[in-house]
Amino acid sequence: MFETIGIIGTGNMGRAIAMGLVRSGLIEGKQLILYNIHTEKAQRLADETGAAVVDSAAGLVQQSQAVILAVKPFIMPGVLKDIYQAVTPDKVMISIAAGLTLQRLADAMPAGTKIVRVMPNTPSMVGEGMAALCFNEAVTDDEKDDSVAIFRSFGKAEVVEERLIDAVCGLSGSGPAFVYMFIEALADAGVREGMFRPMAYTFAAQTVLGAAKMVLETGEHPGKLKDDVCSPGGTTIEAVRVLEESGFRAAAMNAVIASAEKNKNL
Ligand SMILES: NC(=O)C1=CN([C@@H]2O[C@H](COP(=O)(O)OP(=O)(O)OC[C@H]3O[C@@H](n4cnc5c(N)ncnc54)[C@H](O)[C@@H]3O)[C@@H](O)[C@H]2O)C=CC1
Ligand SMILES: O=C(O)[C@@H]1CCC=N1
Repeated sequence: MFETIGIIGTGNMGRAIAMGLVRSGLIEGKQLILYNIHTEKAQRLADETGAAVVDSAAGLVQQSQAVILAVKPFIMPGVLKDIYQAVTPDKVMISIAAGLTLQRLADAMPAGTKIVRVMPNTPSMVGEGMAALCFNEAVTDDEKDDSVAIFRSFGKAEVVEERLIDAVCGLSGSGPAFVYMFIEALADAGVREGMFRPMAYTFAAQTVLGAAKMVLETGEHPGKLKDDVCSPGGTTIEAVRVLEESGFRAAAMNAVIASAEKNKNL
């Protein structure tokens, strides 16, 4: 495993990765280095993880074997400019920015830089992330394994062809937001039917968790699992009719496609 991992940008995703990495035990807090333009944000995360904080992005790169670039896509050009001199051929540069292709990243870094492009998601924070990775030609097999291991330490991670990163962005990158909306809507209905809020969120979230586990652990087709819930002439099939009439499946598909399309054109 990389001996030192630096994270530039400690917002939602940088934080999720730092917490996930240290909680999993893959690396110790002292192997982690953080930089944020707002030092107090990095410091708060360092207090939680045992990481070190540095006061410049270039300084972070100098001290790190692998660097996770976790700033917003529009901030990335400025950061890449600041760290250009510090990026040497031995470092592995891991970008999680939406929309930034391996080619665009390579154009902003010295020739021959090892680059990894990843699309992770925020449930990494609780050890249930889903990430996809792709690499440029400079990354060695060992470095690929270490990069995958980072993202597997707090969830599932797969190596994909770069062309699939847009689909991954739509499905698992943005997907948690759709699922939270679904949970909120389920809970609102529970409240409408008389439940108290905390109870409604627990019932909604545990239902989503349980259904997801059924898909992953039984290996059954989701349609078969849905059929198993629908008793003939029963309550669920009545509700399924309502969802179909409301265009539920098309709405879910269109949401994933809209995010994927945006990722192609960021
Ligand atoms: N939020 C999500 O669910 C996902 C985000 N991503 C990608 O992760 C990246 C980060 O997204 P978020 O964590 O959501 O954003 P965020 O805004 O929560 O975090 C970015 C952090 O970078 C800091 N920052 C701003 N300028 C900086 C600079 N020049 N140097 C160092 N730090 C700086 C900000 O203070 C902030 O704490 C983006 O490129 C996004 O496309 C990828 C997958 C999922
Ligand atoms: O909304 C975004 O642009 C980022 C990428 C995937 C999830 N959040």
